[in-house]
Amino acid sequence: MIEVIGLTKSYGRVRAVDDVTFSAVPGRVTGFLGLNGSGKTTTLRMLLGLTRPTSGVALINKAPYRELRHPARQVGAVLEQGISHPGQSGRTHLTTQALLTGADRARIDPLLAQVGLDDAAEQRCGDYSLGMRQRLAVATALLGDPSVLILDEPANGLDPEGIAWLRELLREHARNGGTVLISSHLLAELAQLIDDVVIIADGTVRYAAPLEELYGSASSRLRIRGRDPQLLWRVFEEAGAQVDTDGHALEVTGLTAEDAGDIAFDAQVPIYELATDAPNLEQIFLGLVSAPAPAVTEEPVR
Ligand SMILES: Nc1ncnc2c1ncn2[C@@H]1O[C@H](COP(=O)(O)OP(=O)(O)OP(=O)(O)O)[C@@H](O)[C@H]1O
Repeated sequence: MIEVIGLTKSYGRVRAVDDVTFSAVPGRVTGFLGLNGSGKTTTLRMLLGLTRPTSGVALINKAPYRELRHPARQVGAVLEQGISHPGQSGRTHLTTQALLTGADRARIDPLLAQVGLDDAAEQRCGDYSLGMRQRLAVATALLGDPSVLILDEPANGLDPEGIAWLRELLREHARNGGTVLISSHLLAELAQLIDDVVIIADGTVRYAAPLEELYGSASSRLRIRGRDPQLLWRVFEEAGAQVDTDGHALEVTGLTAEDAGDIAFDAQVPIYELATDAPNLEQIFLGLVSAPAPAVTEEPVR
């Protein structure tokens, strides 16, 4: 279980994270979405005790990271690449980490197989591809068999096969009752993977809910072709819709398909095509992060 409550971090006049509150619960994969510089890494670093909050609390299994008795057994993290020494083999890296964190060394071989590095276990990490380094980082995070997994942009550097593998691994972790928090700057990249979504922009949370509610919240767009496009454009606008065109068809938002059909019928314009576009995830995401923050903080930045 991850709980972030009123978490704030200021760097001089920059409020990197501003009163952020959300939770990630066991049995579900939570996506932490935001554009570059929105405050994701700073939030995750505060969760992991690497950055001290200006105010607020970040709890893992009900305690701040620094108060966890066996941190590696409670939380595993993939924060950045290059954590391994380039001259070490993958196996040596995991052995060193097991010694440092008190993890069971018997887990190393099964873990190497689980992340698909068994054949590369004796290779120098310096010769690993970006995707292989990500796999080693995931294995390192899993060493202590933690219930909570925190991954900062783990899909970077993974090819489609690697992303499918990561999806299955994280879903399995959640199915077994684990908590997963995974960050990305691409919603589409996480769409097949996450149950809940937290969207952050300029350091503040803009949206936190199950992913399916995000789909439901998007007003879908209609694509309409009819005999008299100019007249249709006018009657749709008069009904309060926003109308645009791609050169072939009208693109109408703010009306249901039923309303649009009725309006065209009343205007006596035959319709040749009426289709509902599925909401585009990336458009929904960009719409949310580019909207102004819901509440403006007037107090001076400390
Ligand atoms: N140590 C620091 N000193 C000063 N400013 C910082 C520091 N760390 C982060 N920031 C600023 O805080 C803001 C949030 O940065 P952060 O790295 O948390 O964003 P992010 O969402 O993880 O972005 P990215 O996807 O690019 O990693 C940015 O404006 C960044 O410049």
